[in-house]
Amino acid sequence: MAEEFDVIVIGAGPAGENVAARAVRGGLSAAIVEERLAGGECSYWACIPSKALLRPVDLAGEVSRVPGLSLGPIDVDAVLARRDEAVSHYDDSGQVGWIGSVPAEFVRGRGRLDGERRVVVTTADGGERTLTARHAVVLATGSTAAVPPVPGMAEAKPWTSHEVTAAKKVPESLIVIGGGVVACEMAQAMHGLGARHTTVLVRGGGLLGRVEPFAGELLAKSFAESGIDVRTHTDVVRVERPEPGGTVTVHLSEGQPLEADELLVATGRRVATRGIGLDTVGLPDDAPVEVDDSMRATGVAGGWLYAVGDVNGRALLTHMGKYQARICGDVIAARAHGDDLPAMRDIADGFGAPQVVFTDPQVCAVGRTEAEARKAGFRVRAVEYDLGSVSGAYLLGDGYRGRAKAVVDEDRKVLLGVTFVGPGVGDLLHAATIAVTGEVPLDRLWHAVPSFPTVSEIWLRLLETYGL
Ligand SMILES: Cc1cc2nc3c(=O)[nH]c(=O)nc-3n(C[C@H](O)[C@H](O)[C@H](O)COP(=O)(O)OP(=O)(O)OC[C@H]3O[C@@H](n4cnc5c(N)ncnc54)[C@H](O)[C@@H]3O)c2cc1C
Ligand SMILES: NC(=O)c1ccc[n+]([C@@H]2O[C@H](COP(=O)([O-])OP(=O)(O)OC[C@H]3O[C@@H](n4cnc5c(N)ncnc54)[C@H](O)[C@@H]3O)[C@@H](O)[C@H]2O)c1
Repeated sequence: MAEEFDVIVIGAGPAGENVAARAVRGGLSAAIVEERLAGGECSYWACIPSKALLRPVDLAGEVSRVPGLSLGPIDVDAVLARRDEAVSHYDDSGQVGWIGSVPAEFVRGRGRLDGERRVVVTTADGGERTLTARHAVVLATGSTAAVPPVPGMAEAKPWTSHEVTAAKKVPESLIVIGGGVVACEMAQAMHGLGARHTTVLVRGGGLLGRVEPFAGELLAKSFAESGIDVRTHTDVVRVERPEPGGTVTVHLSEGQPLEADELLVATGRRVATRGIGLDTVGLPDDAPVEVDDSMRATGVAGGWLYAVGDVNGRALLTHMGKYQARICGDVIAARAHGDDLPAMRDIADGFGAPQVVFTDPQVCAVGRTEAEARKAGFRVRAVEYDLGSVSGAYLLGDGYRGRAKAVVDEDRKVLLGVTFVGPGVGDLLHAATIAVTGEVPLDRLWHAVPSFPTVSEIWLRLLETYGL
């Protein structure tokens, strides 16, 4: 017999958990279906372990810039042990307990849609449970690493984000394919923890292709100085690994093949929608679920299906998935009570999601790049400033290197985008997010006085450079 809930969520990552919590807060009952660990990719194989691995490397960089301090070798076993603590030793009982306290029903198993408002869950013992939703089903199944169809690649069983974040030991030599966020963060983490020969193979012209070009350039400079070999305009044509777990050989379109102990593929994500029954409700299988700004799936009649987080392809970031989830849960609850809550819609994704890349230097940005703003038709003026010459940054360490850029809408005199690159700049970003999302006029922003001597004086310098 079918079990009935107001809302059924498939996927207990950060997005799914937050939808359920908000829907319950709005007076509804909810069930969350999860096939692996409650907490999702983010908690066990993405954000949390990657940042735990990066922290000592980051700190070592900080220490190296302050005369009078010195650091001995990093105790890698202790770092890996702390990472294991951070991921709760891959035990989700804490998260399951939290779900129970919401209160929501936790259902362990693989969920799939089975027509309108029906979810069939296959449990570990091969049994099935059928759940029906009075109001809504929410897809929050996230994404998985995409591995390109290069000959020999799949057979070589390379690391993806899953394996590198869960690494039990650091390889002596590592080849990384990709120049995006995962590639940069994990190349630096592994190199800093002992992968002496780390090579990053980038198909395009530089690192971090989606942000202002100077960000990738500064990061590449830092990589080069620390001994990470970045090769741009490099295509991988074939991979060989005759012995499972043995030396891997990567053949390139030009030049000599490369060998390493391990290969990390970090070439983007694919949404996790294959086989989750989208075809039973008239949607294409294995594709992002398109949604409107209330997170309701646009291609399904009756308005009962929603999708939040990576699975809708809007912004593959935990904080954006959680934001979408808060909107979604609140709107579902409101609609169940006959309201539409028009003020509760996703506007943040439209401005350009904030993101911090936790490398050394950190790269963080919100809103549009100058190129994106021009392409969108804004009348733009951009200003840049050398972060290293701000007193607060200079005091943080010798040779502090960084740069900031603000993109201004000349018609409305508001910020369209802000980028900071430099050690420890991640915490500057939220001020920029407020300025961009709040569309704070520059002549008002001028009165937001940054404290001396903090790195946030960069705001004053940018505004002065603009002409205020
Ligand atoms: C290495 C790495 C580092 C990252 N670092 C950051 C960071 O620092 N900051 C940041 O904001 N973002 C980061 N991200 C991105 C972030 O991890 C994702 O945006 C986030 O996890 C998306 O959350 P989600 O809830 O949509 O999906 P997920 O976290 O992927 O969770 C989806 C859940 O659904 C479950 N599921 C899937 N299909 C089914 C099914 N059919 N039935 C039942 N359950 C199912 C999965 O098992 C999983 O638990 C990182 C990503 C990677 C790969
Ligand atoms: N700190 C953070 O916020 C953080 C950290 C890690 C990941 N993430 C998120 O997770 C998502 C996935 O990250 P990612 O780095 O895997 O993806 P990405 O899209 O950021 O980068 C993918 C990279 O792989 C390259 N690429 C794609 N196909 C290729 C191919 N066939 N051969 C060679 N290169 C190829 C791309 O040119 C790009 O450089 C991102 O959207 C990111 O925002 C966020």
